[in-house]
Amino acid sequence: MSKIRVKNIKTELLSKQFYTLNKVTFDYLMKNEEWVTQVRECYDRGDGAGILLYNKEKGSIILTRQFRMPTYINGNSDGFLVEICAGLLDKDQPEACIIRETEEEVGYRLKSVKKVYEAYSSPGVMTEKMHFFIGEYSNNMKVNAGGGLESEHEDIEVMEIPFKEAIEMLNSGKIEDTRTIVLLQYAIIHKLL
Ligand SMILES: Nc1nc2c(ncn2[C@@H]2O[C@H](COP(=O)(O)OP(=O)(O)O[C@H]3O[C@H](CO)[C@@H](O)[C@H](O)[C@@H]3O)[C@@H](O)[C@H]2O)c(=O)[nH]1
Ligand SMILES: [Mg+2]
Repeated sequence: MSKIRVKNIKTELLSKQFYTLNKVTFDYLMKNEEWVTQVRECYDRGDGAGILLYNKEKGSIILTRQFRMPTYINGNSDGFLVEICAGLLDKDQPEACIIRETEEEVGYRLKSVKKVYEAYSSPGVMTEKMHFFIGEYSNNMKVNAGGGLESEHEDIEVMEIPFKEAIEMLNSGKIEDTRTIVLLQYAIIHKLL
């Protein structure tokens, strides 16, 4: 284990509305052995899970398309983003979360999933660790139309598309969500389809 280079951590709550924003002040030991005081704002939404759903026989995958306000205010012309099925853990274990999200968002009840990566989403600013999964779906696992929770005004379009088309979208820059890029590249590297 490497040497601990941080001490005197103080946390000040800046905002606690839907999620939590803290201002964290701490002493940090620079590589030149000098202690300095640093401040970092840290946004805490808990951890998340996402999944690439694929069907080998059909050569297809399932993605979602939904409006994302933060992208709309940062250059995404209509605000819609193509993404893997994903959600926040909400106190669930990652595997239970992604099975629940898959049923809510795209309407398939999975029996099993495979964890492939764990990674921090945006390590300079967010606490969130993302749990990445892959999972095989088939027509007989379909239990509802998907679309997300009406109670939360989720409005998710389910996209079942050929894997080839997804790769074309990836290569032409039409997929702009990092998590989705990560799992599509996993599928290519591991020749999943
Ligand atoms: N009222 C309110 N609702 C919010 C707010 N922020 C999010 N929500 C609602 O909270 C729900 C969260 O849905 P999930 O499916 O659990 O999460 P997600 O938004 O899809 O998040 C996934 O993608 C994120 C990246 O885009 C990931 O950061 C996250 O870990 C997860 O994978 C959605 O209904 C969303 O509309 C807010 O500030 N106010
Ligand atoms: Mg979601």
